[in-house]
Amino acid sequence: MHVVVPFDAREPKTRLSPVLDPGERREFARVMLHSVCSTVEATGHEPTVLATADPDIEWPVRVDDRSLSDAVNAMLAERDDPVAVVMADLALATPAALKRVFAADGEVVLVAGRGGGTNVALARHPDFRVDYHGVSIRDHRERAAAIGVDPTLVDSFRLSTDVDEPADLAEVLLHGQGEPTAWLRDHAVEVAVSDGRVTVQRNE
Ligand SMILES: Nc1nc2c(ncn2[C@@H]2O[C@H](COP(=O)(O)OP(=O)(O)OP(=O)(O)O)[C@@H](O)[C@H]2O)c(=O)[nH]1
Ligand SMILES: C[C@H](OP(=O)(O)O)C(=O)O
Repeated sequence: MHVVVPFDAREPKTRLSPVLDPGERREFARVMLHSVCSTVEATGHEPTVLATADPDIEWPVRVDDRSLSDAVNAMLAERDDPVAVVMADLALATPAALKRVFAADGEVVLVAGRGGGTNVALARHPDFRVDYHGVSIRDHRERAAAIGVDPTLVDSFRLSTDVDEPADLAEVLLHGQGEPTAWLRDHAVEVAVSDGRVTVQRNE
């Protein structure tokens, strides 16, 4: 199996702008990328970073500046082995959680992201193609059905929590133990409650 971690370093994590400035967002995105790649490696697979520009990281990199879906689909089209696409913003991912996905039966295995996204997609069927953004989990279920596959949905809090919005940072602070959680603590990002909802604030 080939494990791909898409990464766009150009202007990452814009939705975190209420909490992190552009330089911090770039740094934090890279910390999450490093954490996800280490986690993939701990499952026994070497990740390939599919990046819009070379992120200068210790794992193999494939540079492709096309759209996310086009870049992933090019990879799916050229490989004969199963391909797992693991997003680079899964700050709570653990080897055990990923192993459960990689071991799940089915020609298409999906982990939904909060808000309609697809955080992990494992394609064992040669005709499966991705269509990210929008309600991609629904689109991926429909695409699987269109090629005659009943997709396997893996339910995982750790893998469904992608870091898009400030409230997601609270989940990383509450439930994480890795590099992204340490980075947030070092940068004085703290759990807070606003209008009865858990979110974060800067304590500086
Ligand atoms: N290779 C590649 N990866 C991408 C691209 N766009 C997003 N990604 C990666 O796909 C994953 C999900 O990205 P998003 O959360 O949708 O976007 P983001 O740019 O990280 O964040 P926002 O600016 O807040 O939308 C992350 O791992 C991104 O680094 C792209 O055009 N090419
Ligand atoms: C790439 C996109 O990520 P989101 O913006 O939903 O986190 C998706 O999963 O379709």
